[in-house]
Amino acid sequence: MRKIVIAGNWKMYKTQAEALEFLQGFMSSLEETPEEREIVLCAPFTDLGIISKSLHGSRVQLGAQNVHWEDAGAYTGEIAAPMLVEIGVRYVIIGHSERRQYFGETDETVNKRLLAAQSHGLTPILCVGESKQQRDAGETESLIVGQLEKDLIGVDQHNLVIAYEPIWAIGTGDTCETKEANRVIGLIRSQLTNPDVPIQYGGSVKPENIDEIMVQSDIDGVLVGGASLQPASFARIVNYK
Ligand SMILES: O=C(CO)COP(=O)(O)O
Repeated sequence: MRKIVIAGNWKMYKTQAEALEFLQGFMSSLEETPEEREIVLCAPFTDLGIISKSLHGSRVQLGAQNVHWEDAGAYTGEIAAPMLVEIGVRYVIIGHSERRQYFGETDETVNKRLLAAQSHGLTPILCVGESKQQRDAGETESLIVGQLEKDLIGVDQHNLVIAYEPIWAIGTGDTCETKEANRVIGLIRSQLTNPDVPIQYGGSVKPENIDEIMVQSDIDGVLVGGASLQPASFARIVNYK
């Protein structure tokens, strides 16, 4: 049985006060959530300490949104894996398309971050996915196979989550058709040496489409942006039917 992982990616939203307010509204909604679903909140770095204290002893896992590949050093503005581990972080998003598009992330740096995260016991959530242009040019498959090939060099597939996030579906309300998402995720699985790696779908996941997404045979969870910011909508998503 593959693990189900439902993760919220808060991106650059929520001060500490807003994060605590979210938790107040969200935690009670988990009473109904089946135990086998792993719930992860990937918060901005500045929120992680306070959320970690607040989540202590709860079933919700804490995630970060990036990590540097060195354990320490002269890298102004970066955060190292031991710093995350110390405050109770368990997951880390790596290679999100927003990092690749706006911050010069490459497959080579993604690979270095994956290896560093794993060497400290963090579980990476590796994001892959094509742009609208690449999809229209029929390059979806080759792009994704290429990303996986380069990103996963030397990576332990027994401590890994992958998220398929088509860039054109992120924050646009334009969800990838669920059967198509399932097809691409099947393709991703066919490239792996461990078929049990949980593979999520991400891109305009909402309370309105979560049930339809989660019935797909190859989709093992979701990575949720906008709809993870409100307790009620994220609660509906983690409690999908
Ligand atoms: O980028 C995403 C999650 O990492 C998806 O964002 P949205 O759910 O806002 O489309």
